[in-house]
Amino acid sequence: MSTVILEPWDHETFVAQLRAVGMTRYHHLHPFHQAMNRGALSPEQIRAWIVNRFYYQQHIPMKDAAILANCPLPEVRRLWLHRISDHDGEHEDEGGIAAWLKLAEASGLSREEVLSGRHVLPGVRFAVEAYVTFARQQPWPLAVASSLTELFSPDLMSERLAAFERYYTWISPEGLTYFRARLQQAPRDAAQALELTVRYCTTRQLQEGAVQALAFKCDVLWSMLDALQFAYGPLPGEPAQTAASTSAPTPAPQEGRL
Ligand SMILES: O=C(O)c1cc(C(=O)O)c2c(n1)C(=O)C(=O)c1cc(C(=O)O)[nH]c1-2
Repeated sequence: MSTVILEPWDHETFVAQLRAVGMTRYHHLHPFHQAMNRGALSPEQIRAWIVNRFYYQQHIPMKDAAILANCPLPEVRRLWLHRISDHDGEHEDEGGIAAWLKLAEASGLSREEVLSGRHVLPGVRFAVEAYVTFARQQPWPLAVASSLTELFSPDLMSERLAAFERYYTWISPEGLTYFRARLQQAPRDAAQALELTVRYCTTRQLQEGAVQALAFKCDVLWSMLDALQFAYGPLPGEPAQTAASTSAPTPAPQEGRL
């Protein structure tokens, strides 16, 4: 039996394959985000999203440190390194994680309850940890490719910013600093990650691996919203479950729920 070695895709085809994943699987298509952006979420649902997303934010620098740890190339590490201080800041109370905490406080959550992690849903915990594990265990160019969801985040982020300013005015504008900063950082990070993915995924196997890595990351983000929707739904416009539609008894509220 002979193994067929496929030719690598040319640059254009490879980038088109990556972009196609985002068009169909990125979390801007999730009903929870769509309800958020049309102003339909309650304060409780917004707070649940913020406190659960904080768990993701906390783990991003750990994911980036795993990429650095696995990468033997100083020129790549030099490019990637700033991602850690973007989130952790150079000093206390600076950087993305501190900004996300300010968003949480502006939404009425206490710093203590956010940092305690007690509202983090099991599905969110598993999804986020899967992302860190992926970066630890996969070849670093594939872990870099998995960050390419950020190619698609600026559009969602500007839509979200407009939605928060228009519909969720009970959150003070200073709370939105995180989103404004990401509008600058995400396009730069995505361009850098795309450049590295194209440069180092040179075989067809690595290219296909990069497309799968990006699909996996879309699943991470999607699963987080599934968990939120299940715990805090129904969303407006979604049929509420009635006693007649389910034979299961109403579950007791989960411990840690907001
Ligand atoms: O709010 C969002 O929709 C969103 C999405 C993503 C993303 O697409 O991965 C990131 C972020 N935000 C974000 O704030 C962030 O810092 C970030 C880092 C990464 C990454 O994979 O390295 N993605 C994202």
